[in-house]
Amino acid sequence: MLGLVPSSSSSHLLCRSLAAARTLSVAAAGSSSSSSPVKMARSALDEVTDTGAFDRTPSTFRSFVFRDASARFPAVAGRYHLYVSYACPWASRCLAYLKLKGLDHAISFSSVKPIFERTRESDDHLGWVFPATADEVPGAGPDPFNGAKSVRDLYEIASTNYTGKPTVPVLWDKQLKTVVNNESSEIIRMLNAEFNDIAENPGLDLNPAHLQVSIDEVNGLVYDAINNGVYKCGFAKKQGPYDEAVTTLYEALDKCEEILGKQRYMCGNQLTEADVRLFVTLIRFDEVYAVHFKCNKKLLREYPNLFNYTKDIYQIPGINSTVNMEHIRKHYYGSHPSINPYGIIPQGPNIDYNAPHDRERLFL
Ligand SMILES: N[C@@H](CCC(=O)N[C@@H](CS)C(=O)NCC(=O)O)C(=O)O
Repeated sequence: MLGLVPSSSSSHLLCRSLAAARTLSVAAAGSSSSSSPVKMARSALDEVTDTGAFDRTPSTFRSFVFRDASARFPAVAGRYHLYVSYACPWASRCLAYLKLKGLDHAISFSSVKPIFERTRESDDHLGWVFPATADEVPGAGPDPFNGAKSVRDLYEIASTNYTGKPTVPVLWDKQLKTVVNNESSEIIRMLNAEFNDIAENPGLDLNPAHLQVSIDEVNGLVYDAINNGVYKCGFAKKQGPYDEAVTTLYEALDKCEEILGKQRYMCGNQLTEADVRLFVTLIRFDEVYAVHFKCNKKLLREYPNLFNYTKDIYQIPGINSTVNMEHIRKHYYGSHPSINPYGIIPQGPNIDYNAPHDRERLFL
């Protein structure tokens, strides 16, 4: 699951051939011949195995943007657009990178509407759609480049007969009119390393070589047990897989709580990729996952270190603009009718993440 993009320019050739090989293999897997009907995954809720456990499908478009001007996708200002949903933790980590690296002037972005809607009149697929006008839903904007009605339309522009799940984030190439990459763990590594010639904060390295092993180790724990773990709790259709996911989730949260009792961030006293990846799940935890995904064994605000850490990261300049709690709450409670049939949004707890935290006092 982890991206494998080394940040040094000497490894670009290796990276590029890996990326090309992956693009070819997934493009082949994603294209269907007209004689073989392919079932389209309608949403994450359809990705549940016969055992009742949630099993996330890997992302499809895996090309890379490189600093090198001769690359197929060169890191040029104004060429790319990031389609996100403010509700989505995977998209939000990309948005956090745009802000932290000072790339939001060079890479445009827009958010879809928070609640899934029908994407076609001809079938019953439910997914991300764009508002018709800029003032229909605060925070969401119409597709500025392709006139797409839905994210599904974008995937079909990029690849006719696309049969996978039309997910956000999407890193879109305006020039070639295609999806460069739809895997957030890879997009953030590109944003960290490849756009430094046009970034306002090129010196910020969230994936420094000396912390690489530690970052990958933390990501390994956090991705499976926490980021994806909350979905495994929420989408489980049987008690056994739910119980297993909850146990794994809380073991990992306890471990993070312990680590954060000794240091300010997950890999030491500097902010890294591992923190951004953990933060996007923590900020949604008490507002949504505790209720909607049944992660209520212990609340985030009952973990002193994790709770203060979440406030600490939220208060880093730029980060609060990536957290739209209105979209987050509307999306989850409103888009999964099999979990919340009436779409009722609970009123609480409305936590103030701007409240003071104790992280500076303890660790600087
Ligand atoms: N592996 C992808 C996962 C992206 C993903 O699953 N996004 C969700 C939103 S949080 C989505 O777009 N789901 C569409 C659906 O369920 O139909 C990444 O990290 O970029």
